[in-house]
Amino acid sequence: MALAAARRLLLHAGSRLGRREAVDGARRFANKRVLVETEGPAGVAVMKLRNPPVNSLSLECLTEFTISLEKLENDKSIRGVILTSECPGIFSAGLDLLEMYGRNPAHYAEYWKNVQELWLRLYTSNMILVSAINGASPAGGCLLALCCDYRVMADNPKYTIGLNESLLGIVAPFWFKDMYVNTIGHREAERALQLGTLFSPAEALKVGVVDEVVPEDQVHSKARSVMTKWLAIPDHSRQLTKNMMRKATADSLIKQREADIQNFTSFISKDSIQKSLHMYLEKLKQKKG
Ligand SMILES: CCCCC/C=C/C(=O)SCCNC(=O)CCNC(=O)[C@H](O)C(C)(C)COP(=O)(O)OP(=O)(O)OC[C@H]1O[C@@H](n2cnc3c(N)ncnc32)[C@H](O)[C@@H]1OP(=O)(O)O
Repeated sequence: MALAAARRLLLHAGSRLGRREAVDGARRFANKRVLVETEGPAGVAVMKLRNPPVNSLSLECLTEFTISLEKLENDKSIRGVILTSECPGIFSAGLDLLEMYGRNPAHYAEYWKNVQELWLRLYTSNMILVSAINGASPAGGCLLALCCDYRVMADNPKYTIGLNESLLGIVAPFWFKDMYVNTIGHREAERALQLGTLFSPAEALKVGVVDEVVPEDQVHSKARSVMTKWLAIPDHSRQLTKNMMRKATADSLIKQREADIQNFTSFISKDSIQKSLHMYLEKLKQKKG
């Protein structure tokens, strides 16, 4: 209920959290955790995640992200979105572990519903989505990138990308897996999912997790030039083709959303899984020294 109210509030431009401004002819609207600017090639918005320190996809961040996408989808002048991050060195650390640890089943269900919602909206978007991956992109971060039509990654060996869930003692759900298989093929996905592989940019390019690796200072210009190329294709034929390629994967979740929420909730509530997450969070803390 509270989230629905927040959603209504945010959808109104000019509300306390969602504001629309005119800056040097470019339009922008900003929530606390997502900034959207329409600059560069006509009809293109740049969406920047800004949920420091690591752009984890908290419930609030997911909600703001979904609402921002919804706004762009409803704006007929927008044909493409470049998805990137404002947090230095991090594209997104993925789902917020603190939303999946030490909470109650109702919270897990609410959280998962919002993860599904964002994924469905991103994956089935009619807009051209290009990700400018300017930092680490594990698990849910990789998921965001995989939803895009084209992925450009910064050539920095410190940045890694992949579905690493198994390293955390958790299991990527079937729709994460399906999208991985669609992108890199069954054999590579099977290996990478079991091992929880986090690929360097060069490895990610080789296996097909990303489409292009460029020097870090060229990620945004490359994403823009890719977008220009995609914008040259008539929208109707590109959209119908995208729908044809992605519909079966999206439908398999749509058909069983409730069951998927139940699965997630009972899985994540298990003592053994909570223990694994606890250990992983401790490891992250210890890493800091
Ligand atoms: C059925 C279940 C299916 C569920 C599917 C799950 C999908 C997911 O996305 S699970 C999340 C997987 N994510 C990760 O494994 C990433 C973990 N994080 C990292 O590896 C690193 O933090 C980093 C590479 C993203 C960034 O490293 P660095 O710049 O060195 O920053 P720190 O590690 O010091 O982190 C700062 C701060 O942020 C906290 N944090 C990191 N990741 C997350 C996260 N995903 N959720 C929540 N919080 C996270 C980290 O613990 C630090 O917190 P403090 O110690 O309180 O400062």
